[in-house]
Amino acid sequence: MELHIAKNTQELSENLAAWISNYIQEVLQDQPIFTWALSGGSTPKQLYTLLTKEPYKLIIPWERIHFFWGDERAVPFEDERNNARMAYETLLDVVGVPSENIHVMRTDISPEESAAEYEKTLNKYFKDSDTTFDLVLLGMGDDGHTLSLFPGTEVVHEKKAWVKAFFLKAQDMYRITLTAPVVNEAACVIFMATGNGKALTLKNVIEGSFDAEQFPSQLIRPQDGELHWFVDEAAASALEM
Ligand SMILES: O=C1O[C@H](COP(=O)(O)O)[C@@H](O)[C@H](O)[C@H]1O
Repeated sequence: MELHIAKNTQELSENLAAWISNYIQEVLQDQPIFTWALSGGSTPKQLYTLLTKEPYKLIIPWERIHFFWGDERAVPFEDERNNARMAYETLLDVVGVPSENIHVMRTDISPEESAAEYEKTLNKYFKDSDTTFDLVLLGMGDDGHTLSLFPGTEVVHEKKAWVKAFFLKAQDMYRITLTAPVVNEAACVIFMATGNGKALTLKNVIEGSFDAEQFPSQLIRPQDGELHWFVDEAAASALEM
């Protein structure tokens, strides 16, 4: 695991935009397309916006990137809590990614149907390869959740399915999410975490003993891929390392 600490969210987003841009260009020297699972939540908004500006807007070959999502809140696309909507508004529509490259977790059908459909889509892309996504970008909630893997939910125990839907009682909402098994087969996983509110949780996730029931972010341990944490000083403030 590699830890990258920045002063604040702005610096973190700038560092990460440069890192991701280099990584995409490197990977695309050896293969025709790049597959990227996006994170929802508030943390990546600044990063997405930066990627729509120069130099990234020009140097990233957007038409060769295929976009997926790590998780979705089962609310209509028009609802501002919808993770896909946020990525469209801040990134995808702005740089003009072709619609056939974008794979949303649908919320206009039942969550179970949507999860089954997504699993089929992922199978088409990754069934015959050693790894899954080239990049999975993740956030971590103050409670230690990542994707829609929340503390104390059944889905944290999933060992086989790549995509699951379930009702999250605490939020009175269905969620659709990738599971740890498919993310752990990615070539590269990047977590972003910022702010004091995440400091203790981050310490527990990175330095504490393994307790995925309480801190589901600990489930993310790529088998052969890279794992990076991009955090700001506030989030890193409780770490001993
Ligand atoms: O509910 C969610 O939360 C996490 C973390 O969000 P953040 O606002 O603390 O950045 C996010 O990664 C996930 O996609 C989202 O559905």
